Amino acid sequence: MNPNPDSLSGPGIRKDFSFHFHPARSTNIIPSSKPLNMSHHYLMNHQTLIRDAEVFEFNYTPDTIKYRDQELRQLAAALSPALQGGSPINANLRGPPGTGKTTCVRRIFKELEETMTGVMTVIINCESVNTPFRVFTAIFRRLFGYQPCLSGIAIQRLTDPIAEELMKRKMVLIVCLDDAHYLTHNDQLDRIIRSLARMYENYPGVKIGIVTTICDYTLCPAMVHVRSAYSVWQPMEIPFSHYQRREVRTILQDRIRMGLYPGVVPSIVLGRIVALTVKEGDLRLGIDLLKHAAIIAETDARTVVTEGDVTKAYDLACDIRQTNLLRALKPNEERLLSHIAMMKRECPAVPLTTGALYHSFKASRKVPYSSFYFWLRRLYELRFIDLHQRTVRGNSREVELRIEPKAMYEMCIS
Ligand SMILES: Nc1ncnc2c1ncn2[C@@H]1O[C@H](COP(=O)(O)OP(=O)(O)OP(=O)(O)O)[C@@H](O)[C@H]1O
Repeated sequence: MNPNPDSLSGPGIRKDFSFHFHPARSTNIIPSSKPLNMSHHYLMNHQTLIRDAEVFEFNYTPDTIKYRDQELRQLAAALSPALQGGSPINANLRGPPGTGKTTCVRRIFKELEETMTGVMTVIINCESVNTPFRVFTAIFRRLFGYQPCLSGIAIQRLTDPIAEELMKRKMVLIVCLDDAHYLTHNDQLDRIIRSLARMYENYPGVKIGIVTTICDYTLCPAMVHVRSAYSVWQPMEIPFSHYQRREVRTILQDRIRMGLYPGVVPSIVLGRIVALTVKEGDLRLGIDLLKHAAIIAETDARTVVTEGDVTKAYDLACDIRQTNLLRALKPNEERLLSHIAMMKRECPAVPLTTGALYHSFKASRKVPYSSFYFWLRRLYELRFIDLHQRTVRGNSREVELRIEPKAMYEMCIS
């Protein structure tokens, strides 16, 4: 909260500096006795439209998580045995990206830690912590407060001390594998869950709960990747769905209220941000657009965001996202993407089925269907393509590029 009452009435002027390097305020009188050091003025001395930048951070957890009451209750119920020192029920939060899965986990974990001394929670971002060894290293570090001075060792050399310490402290451990779909390659998720379960088998008093958040890709249900450990994991499934248009609007309105000064985002501009957010299906985009559009307006010395600012912010967000995602692709995945773009560019009106794509791709390079399918699924997970089931029978799907084929093709070959 900004304690300054003036700040509540409109775009804020930082009060700690009295002069503004700002075209709209060029009439400010600069005292002549002191030479002005302009280097101070770029960052510290300008008008800002942002009241609280924190609320636009991706890991910001709002006090009220709207429209997720049922999911929060389900997760709380699954983990509640930990309040009596018992083993929590495992839970799998499944749904499209940006639908609040991690936010709900953070919220319940915070409440658990604040309420109970005998519960330790750890959230592991599986996009960056993406091997079983790294996952157990992260758990070890959280528990002991320092990095294990071991590398290239059997995982059991980490799980044993973790289990012993939990027993000694009589502590329940709850691990969240956030975005666990990043661990589906080479049965990694299966191995992690098996190792956690084995801790319980080897040290019968140990109590561990596993929460996973998984992006909902109808092609790869979680149990496909947790084949051998599924019987010990058996999570409570908590589905998350896309927010409705009016829900997106309310959530973004709340962010505006907390993060920007009143009047900065007119209703019509918010409508455009909501439309783009609903189209992309990820709340993160809306939050990002609010922040960047405000910065663009601010840089342009305006106190109100325009639709043009939103378009610029959107183009920028798309460019950054695509560049980052392309960088994350492995060579074979990139080749397949470029092949799809080429086929779509050559015959834009012809629906491209997964079967036709496989035959065409296979003609240029020998590749087993399982690998092709894995790469295709990655492209789907990273949202380069959509896969639509057009017929009631059979597994064939229609492949659609989410980006204009010519632009995509050029990006791939550049
Ligand atoms: N109900 C909500 N109310 C307010 N903010 C929300 C809500 N749901 C999500 N958010 C915000 O949207 C952003 C994305 O949410 P979150 O990271 O929880 O999504 P996710 O489903 O875990 O996405 P992914 O699967 O891609 O990791 C966060 O900034 C979060 O604060």
